[in-house]
Amino acid sequence: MINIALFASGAGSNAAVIIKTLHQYITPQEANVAVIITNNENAGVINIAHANNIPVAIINLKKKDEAAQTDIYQTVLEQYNIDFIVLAGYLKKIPAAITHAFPQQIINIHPALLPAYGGPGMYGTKVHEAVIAAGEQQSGITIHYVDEVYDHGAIIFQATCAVEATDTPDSLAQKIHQLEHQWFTKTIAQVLQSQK
Ligand SMILES: Nc1nc2c(c(=O)[nH]1)N[C@@H](CN(C=O)c1ccc(C(=O)N[C@@H](CCC(=O)O)C(=O)O)cc1)CN2
Ligand SMILES: NCC(=O)N[C@@H]1O[C@H](COP(=O)([O-])[O-])[C@@H](O)[C@H]1O
Repeated sequence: MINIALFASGAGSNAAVIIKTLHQYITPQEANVAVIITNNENAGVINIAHANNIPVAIINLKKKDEAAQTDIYQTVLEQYNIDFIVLAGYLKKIPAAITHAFPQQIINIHPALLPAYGGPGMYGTKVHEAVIAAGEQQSGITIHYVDEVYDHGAIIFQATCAVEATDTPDSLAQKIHQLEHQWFTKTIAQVLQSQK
């Protein structure tokens, strides 16, 4: 059975949908969400974990160098015997030692059409603000494998939405969330089944 760790730093709407719908695509005997891991003690995703009786690990990365952060990740991933990692709105860089230890076993969702609008500083509403400021007529989501560089790993899936002249960062975020909630779980299951 594949033990999945969901990483999130904020509200956790993607985590909630994954927890709710994963077993429409893959059986509990094949894969399960074993733990929700967050760097933010105030993250809304903690309440989602509690509501679904899923263990929560709050990791403190503040003022720690990469080696110390790597130890923290390794310890929690070993504690829950994790085989596969899903980044669902996680705002910290996964250290290279961890990405190398989990080849093609870490995936991320990004709220734009990579390679555009990715990299350091490109997260949350900042992405939508940049897309609108650039006058883009479409945006979308990218699900990709995670390597040691932000938003650089091989692209697995993309879906698009229109950006209207009347769109604000909030209205665009809503469109993006709808795409994420429609496609992320299905894509996770397809990746897991492709690796059997
Ligand atoms: N090794 C990797 N780690 C992570 C990746 C990745 O591709 N490789 N993806 C990110 C998710 N992400 C975009 O999809 C992303 C998240 C956060 C940032 C960012 O600039 N973060 C800030 C800190 C923000 C904060 O603490 O509030 C920063 O690093 O200065 C960029 C992209 C998850 N991890
Ligand atoms: N670059 C990373 C990034 O911006 N990720 C984005 O954070 C949001 C988390 O929402 P959620 O907490 O409601 O799932 C999602 O839109 C996700 O694509």
